[in-house]
Formats: sequence, C-alpha cells, structure tokens
Amino acid sequence: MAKTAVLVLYNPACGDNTAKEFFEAHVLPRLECSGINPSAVVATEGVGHAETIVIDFLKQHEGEVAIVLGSGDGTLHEIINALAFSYPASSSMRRAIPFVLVPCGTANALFSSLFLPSKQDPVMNRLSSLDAFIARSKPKPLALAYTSLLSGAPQHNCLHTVISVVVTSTALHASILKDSELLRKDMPGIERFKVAAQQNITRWYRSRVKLLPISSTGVVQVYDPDTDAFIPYQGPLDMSASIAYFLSTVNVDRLEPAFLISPLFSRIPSHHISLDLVIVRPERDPTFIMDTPTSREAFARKTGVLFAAAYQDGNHIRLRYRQDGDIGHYDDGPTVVEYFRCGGWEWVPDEADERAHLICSDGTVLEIAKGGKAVCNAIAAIPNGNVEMDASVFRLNHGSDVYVVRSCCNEDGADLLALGGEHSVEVYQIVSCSTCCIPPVRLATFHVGNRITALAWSPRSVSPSRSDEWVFEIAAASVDFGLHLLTKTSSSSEHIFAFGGGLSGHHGKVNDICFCGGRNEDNVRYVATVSDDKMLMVWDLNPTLDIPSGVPSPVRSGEDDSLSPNPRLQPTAYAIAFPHALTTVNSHPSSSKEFLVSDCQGTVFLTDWRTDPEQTEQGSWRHSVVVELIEPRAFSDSLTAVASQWSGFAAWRRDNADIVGVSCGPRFSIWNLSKLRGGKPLHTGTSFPEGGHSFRWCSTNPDYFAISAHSNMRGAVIHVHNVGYVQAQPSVINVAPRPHWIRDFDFMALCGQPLLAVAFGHQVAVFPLGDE
Ligand SMILES: Nc1ncnc2c1ncn2[C@@H]1O[C@H](COP(=O)(O)OP(=O)(O)OP(=O)(O)O)[C@@H](O)[C@H]1O
Repeated sequence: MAKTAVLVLYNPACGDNTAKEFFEAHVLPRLECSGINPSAVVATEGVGHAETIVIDFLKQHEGEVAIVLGSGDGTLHEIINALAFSYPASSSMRRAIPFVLVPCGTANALFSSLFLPSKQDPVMNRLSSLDAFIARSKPKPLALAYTSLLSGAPQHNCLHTVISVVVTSTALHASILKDSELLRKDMPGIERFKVAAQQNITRWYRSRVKLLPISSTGVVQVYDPDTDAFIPYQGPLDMSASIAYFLSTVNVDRLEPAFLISPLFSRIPSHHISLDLVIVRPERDPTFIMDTPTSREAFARKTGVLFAAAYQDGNHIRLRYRQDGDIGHYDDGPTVVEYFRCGGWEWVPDEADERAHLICSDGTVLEIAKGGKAVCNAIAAIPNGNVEMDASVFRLNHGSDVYVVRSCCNEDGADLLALGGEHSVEVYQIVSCSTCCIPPVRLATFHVGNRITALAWSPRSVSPSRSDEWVFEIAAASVDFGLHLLTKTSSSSEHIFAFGGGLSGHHGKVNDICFCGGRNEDNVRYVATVSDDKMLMVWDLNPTLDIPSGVPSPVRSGEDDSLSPNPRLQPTAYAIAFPHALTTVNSHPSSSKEFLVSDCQGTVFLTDWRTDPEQTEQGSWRHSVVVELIEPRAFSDSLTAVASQWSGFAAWRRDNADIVGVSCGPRFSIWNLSKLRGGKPLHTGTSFPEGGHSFRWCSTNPDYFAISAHSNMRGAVIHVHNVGYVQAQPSVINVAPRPHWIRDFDFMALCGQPLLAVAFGHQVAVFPLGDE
C-alpha cells in the first residue's frame, strides 16, 4: 500500500448531505488506524468538480493510485466519463485505478449491488468497500455501456458519447430522473423517485427499437420464466412500438438497495460482454386495443403492480397477463416484462414524441437530437476493475479472439471496419472527431459460426454516414475452408450466403481474400481466395450457369435462398495451382485482370487470371504469371530452409499500381514493377530480427507503411516506416505488452491523421498515428 497514492474524495451535496460528517467520523479514522495516509482529502464544490480533482491528482501522482469515493452513482459516472474523454493521451499516464465506494448518495446502485448488507450495523455495511480495500482484496472488474447519440439521417454523425457504469435508459425511467432532480432540494431521499414516477406513470413513448446481439455469440437472449433461464430470442430484433419502460443495466441488479429491476444480472451471471435490458410494451397486454388516455390510465395501474413486484426481490420478471388483462404470477400467458440479455440496443424516437428523446445515463439526462437516435453497446469488461483508456485510443472488446481486421477502402465506406472473430464478423463505424474520442459504433454482427480467417470489403459497400441507402457487403473465409458473402443493407438485416464448400472449394486454410480490382461492375462480381492448398481461386458470385458445389449451401440467417422463388446460384470457381502454400492476395483499382499473390517462401506473383487457358498449359500457375518477384536473400534462405517458419506478405500500394511492398522474415522489400532492374527490389530493409508479419500501406498517406511483429517475444508491436527513408529507424508503436501479440492490423481509409486498427487477443485498439 506504501506505493499507492490514495485520493479521498467526497461529494458533500449528495444524498442527505451527510458525506462530510460520515467521512470525518468513520472513513478518515479507519484509514488512519490501518496506516493509510491519504495523499489528499478533497470535497467537491459543484457539478464537474470531481473530474477536475481526479485528473489533477493523476497528473501529480505517476505511480499506483486509488480513489476512496464518498458519493452516489452520479459522481462516479462523472469521473469515469472524464477519464475516458478528457484524460491526457500519453500512454505513460494510463494505469489501473481502483475505486473504493463509500455510499453517500441517494440510490447508490453500484455499491448496493456489489456489497449486500452482511452486518447488523448500517455504518459497518457502508464501510464494506473500504474494508475490502484495506484487506487488499482484488478489485472487481466493471463493465461499461457506451452510448452514442447520433444526428439524423443521412449523416448519422455522432454528436455525443457517454459511458454508463450502472444504467442507460429511456422512457419512464429517463422521465423520472429528469423530473426528480427538480425535487432534490425538498426530498433528498429516494422518495423523490417515487413522486416523479407518479407524475409520469401514464406516459408512453413512441420509438423504433433494435436489439443488438451479444457479439461473441451472435444471439439475443430472452428470459423464459417457464425454465427460469435465458433462451435465444426468436422474435423480431427490430420493433416499432409504444413503450412504457425501457432500461438497461451493467454491473448491477438493482437501482436502489431494494429495487431489483434486473435481478438476473446476479442470479444468472453472463459469461459474455452483455447488458440486461428490461422493456415493457403495453401492446403485449391481451386487452390492449388502441392507445387512448383511458388505456394509458388502466395500464398505469399495472405498471404500479410491476414496480411493487420489483421491490419484492425482483419478482416482476415472472408477472404474466391473463386473457382478461389481469397481471399476476400465472403459469402461462405473455410476460408483462420482456427481459433481454443482449450486446446493446438502438433507440430511434418518434420525431413527434418529445419525451421519447430523453435518455438517462447513470442519472445524467441527455436529449437525442430531432431525427437522431441513441446506440448503446456493452463493450468492455475493464480488467482489474480499472478504466484503461485515454482520449485517443479506443479498445474494442470483441469478447473472443479477433483474427482479422479489415478497413473498407471505398471512398463512401472509409469509416467502416470489419472484425473477424471466433464465431462472427462485426462491422463498426469509426467516427473521426478532432476534439474528443468517440467510441466506434457497432452496426452489424454476422454470426458465421466458425473462426474467421480472412475478410474483404466489396467495392459496393457504402457507409450509413454517406447514404440513406447504405450497404455492407463482405466476403469472409472461415476455418472450415467455407466462404461466406455477408450482406446487410438499409432495408434488410444481416444475411449470410455460404459458398465454396465441398469438393470444388479449397482444401486448406484460406489465408486471404479480395474482390477483383478495376472500376467496372466486375469488381463486385469476382472474388479471389488463396489458401494453404496452393490454390488461387477466382469465384464468380453471379454465375449464369448453375454448377452444384457438391454440398448444399448452408444459409445461416435471413431467408433461405434455396427456398426463394429465384434461388441464388452457387458461385463458380476458376482455380490456378501454385507451387507453394499461398499467403496473401491483392487486387488494384487500376486493373480488373490481375491479382498480386504471395506465397510462404516470400515469392510474389502478378497473375493475369483472365489469360485464355486454351493457349497455355491449363491449371499451371506459369501460364498466367506476368511478373515473379523474388527477394534475393529470401530465395537463398529458402534453398537452405532457413526461412521455413516465415511467410511472405505482399501489399499493393493503392495510389500507385507499380509499387508493391513485401514482408518476409526479418526483411521487407519495396518493388517498383515499372523498373524491375533485373529483378532487384527498389528498397530492402530490416523489420524485426525474429520475423515480421503483416505488411500494410497507409491508405491516406502513401509514404507510410507498417509491419507487425510475428512473435510474442516483443509484445504487440508495430513498426511504421516512411518509404522515403527506409533505412531510418522506424517509429515503434507498442500497442500492448507481452504476452500479447498482433494477430492483424489495418490502416483506416478515413481522411485526416492516419488511424490504425490493431487486433490483439480479444481487443482491437483504434488510434491515430503520432500520439503514441
Ligand atoms: N458541492 C456540490 N454541490 C452541489 N452539487 C454537487 C457538489 N459536488 C458534486 N455535486 C453534484 O451532485 C450530483 C449528485 O451527486 P451523486 O450522484 O454523487 O449523488 P446522488 O444523486 O445523491 O446519488 P445517486 O446518484 O446514487 O442517486 C452530481 O451531479 C455532482 O456533480
């Protein structure tokens, strides 16, 4: 404890205004008795003061720190948001910050959920977190919910982002929080929430709601009272409805010590990054006919019964409707509450419904812009109970290992990023903002069901930030050698078209995939894949002939194509065999007939896949190769088998079809195809002595290229080189320490400061170059 700088901070105006007395009578003496000498004891002086105190404290104390916080949830919320959005970007200032909670506020939801009363003495109970800190207990990890408030279509710009550690809500709860603040002076206790509830109980809120699946499973779960368990939700994920109550929680099962609104958080713990969402839709009432003042009055009584049941150990989740509309603990009938466990949600309020625009994050009430929407995602479990982020780095936590990261290079899709994980592909929108860090917004989840090995964006993909009629189209390869065309559009949900399985497909791991180059319609029609089976295959996604693949094409979501009146034909493949396992394939916007292919020996082939096979030796790679590039050292090493553990990784520079970069083992080379100089590269250099891995050009500043370390000996490290100074020392970016290592990375194509997206373990860090 000697090394830990302890900040004691309390809000004298929270709850019943007794924090100062409580700290002087109990907290400070207890710290003293335990030999803990706080570095500072500070009382907040108004809204926003806590964040200034904490950030100043962190600037002054470079080592370990802990914060003993006497407040309610609101002050903690202020601090966490300040750490996320205003904390200096320097990585040296990022560190673990345990919070020691001393409940002094009105509701103290987080404390009440983490520390159930175990002692007779209420004072002793309030000191539980402090006692755990003194006993050096391990801090408990916290989850976060990120909510982005987006402007209206077509841009959907992110206007504001907020992080909740307890609750994110709309509808009745947001109205209660807004109105109860006006009552705080006269009613310092929780009774002001009950008064505000009465004032709002007959309101309904018109909105479109979308449930987002848990990213690691691709599933939205719903509580089933029959089995007392969560089951996959089969209903529509998109619903337009009148909603009475809409509230999601992370980290808590209750909002007050006895109000267990999300009791399953503690009773059926989640093993994934998720949030618990409680929705009440009056339209589920069998006696509901239409929305009238009378029907709202009648329903208000049922909401009252529901709240009373929430105070009785969270029993509201078992309430059901009888046919006559009565609610009780019946054996069947629709549940009054829909209790979901999901990855997040979208809330698009009806423009005419002003109150539906309110959103509450841990007691702070915000307003969604007219025509806009709120998107809330449970995105991170913070390791060791700490906030580990700063103003310029965002760490997406996918929930399982991320194997592939691909940014979209299309001009209209430059803010899109696809992640390939253990089971699914997720699409995020990276919102670039010069003044603050806006967390990525998850826009789609495709549950493929197998580990993803390669991804490619179709040139037809368009971001929602560019058009109301947006499209995501991605070709994906999975570890079972299957290929998948993933599509989601503004008018249709996630759809997966599986192809490439069976005898006619690959028989080895598919290491890379790309759409055909050029600027005509062929660039969305042909997809190239390369594999350990030494094959380059070019797939025609829109064949005119139906050639069965030998196995049925599994369709995993959306409508089953084979049952539709015009079933989609299985893509046909044109295969070219090479001498060694193939590692990468690239196309270029300037050519629809060539692919750049690299193999595990570090050799790179420029292949004209449209060469007429009649005129050449069918099936042989030789017939189609226009250029073959062999880095002299890689060639001699391959003869002596030195390079057997290394792989070639080639990248074609987008702005100039003559320039090719290759990483192989400890070396990289840059080739100029228009000046082959007897087969010598333009430049060669050394990356990592123990071997480099992926090579990527920066799409927005073509002077830069980056190579990631192949082994975990150095941790997750990237070298960024400038092509004008290849012999100079690269910029070294330490993304994460050992045992992390980089599985994949990519540059975003967004204009402005180059942005890197780097996958290591479960996480993807998105950050601008230059700040590290
Ligand atoms: N000296 C102060 N005077 C007035 N308000 C303050 C002062 N210090 C902090 N505040 C503000 O008081 C608000 C309420 O604080 P907090 O959330 O901690 O308590 P609470 O609302 O009583 O509890 P809970 O959030 O658990 O219901 C916060 O928004 C905080 O910014």
